[in-house]
Amino acid sequence: MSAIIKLDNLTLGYDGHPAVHHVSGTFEQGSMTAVVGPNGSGKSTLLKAIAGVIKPLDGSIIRGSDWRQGMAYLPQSAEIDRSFPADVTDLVALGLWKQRGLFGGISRADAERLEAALQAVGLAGFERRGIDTLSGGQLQRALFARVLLQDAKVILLDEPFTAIDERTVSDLIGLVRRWHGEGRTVIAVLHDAEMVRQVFPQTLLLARELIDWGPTEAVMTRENLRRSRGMTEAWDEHAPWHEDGHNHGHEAAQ
Ligand SMILES: Nc1ncnc2c1ncn2[C@@H]1O[C@H](COP(=O)(O)OP(=O)(O)OP(=O)(O)O)[C@@H](O)[C@H]1O
Repeated sequence: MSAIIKLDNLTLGYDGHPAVHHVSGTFEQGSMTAVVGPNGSGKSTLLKAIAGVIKPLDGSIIRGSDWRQGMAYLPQSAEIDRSFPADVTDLVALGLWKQRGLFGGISRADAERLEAALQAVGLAGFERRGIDTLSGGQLQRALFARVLLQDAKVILLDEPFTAIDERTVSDLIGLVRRWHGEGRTVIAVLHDAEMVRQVFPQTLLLARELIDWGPTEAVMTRENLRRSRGMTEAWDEHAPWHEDGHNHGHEAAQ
C-alpha cells in the first residue's frame, strides 16, 4: 500500500482562527476511513481541506499520484443549492464534466452510463424530475449517482447518510463498499458509531485535534470517545456561552 494523502502538521480554520490543530498522518491508497468526532470537532473542515475547498492555515496536505486521476467530493446536503433550476439528469451529468468538458454534449455512451448510474441508485424514471421536488433520500441517491459517473480514485463524503431512511442507507452503503472493492480511496464523515464499526476498516477520531487514527476497533474505544467529547467541550468552555447546545456557536457567538 502507498500513501495517497499525507497530512503534515495540518492546522485549519476560518478567517485566521484555527478550528483544527496539528493533524499528521496518512491515508493509504485504497483505504476506507471514517472521520468521526463530536459536533464542531472539525470533521467537515478537515474534509474540505482534503478536497481543496479551504487552504491550510499551517502545515500541508501532500497528495499522491492517484489523486490526479480524480477526486469526488460530496458536501453535506445542506450545502447544496436546491433552488437551482435543474433536473436529475442535469445534476447527475455534472459527474461527467471532467471527461466531456463543461459545455460538451452527452454522447450516447455517456447517456448509457448516466442511465446505469441512475439504475444503480434506484432512481430510474426520475430523469426529468426537478431537483427541488426530490426528497432528502432521493437527492442523496442522485448525488451518489453523480459520484458514480465521476469515476474518481478518491471519494470524499460528508455525512452522506444523515436523515436518510434505512433502506436508502443500506443501498448507498452497498455503493460505498463497491468503491472500496474497486480499490478507490474512501473517506467519509459519519456520526453512526455502529455503522463505522461494521463498515469502515479505518477511523480517524477528531476533537479539534487528532485523538487517534488507525484500525477502527483500536480507535473506537470507550476511552477515546470519552476523551474526544471532553476535548471538544473543553475547547468551547473558553468561548462565549451559547444556549443552543450546539458547538457551532463557538465563532458565531463572538
Ligand atoms: N465557514 C465557517 N466560518 C467560520 N467558522 C466555521 C465555518 N465552518 C465551520 N466553522 C467552525 O469550525 C469548527 C469546526 O466545524 P466543522 O463543521 O468542521 O465541525 P464538524 O465536526 O463537521 O461538526 P458537525 O458534526 O456539527 O457537522 C466549528 O466551531 C464551526 O463553528
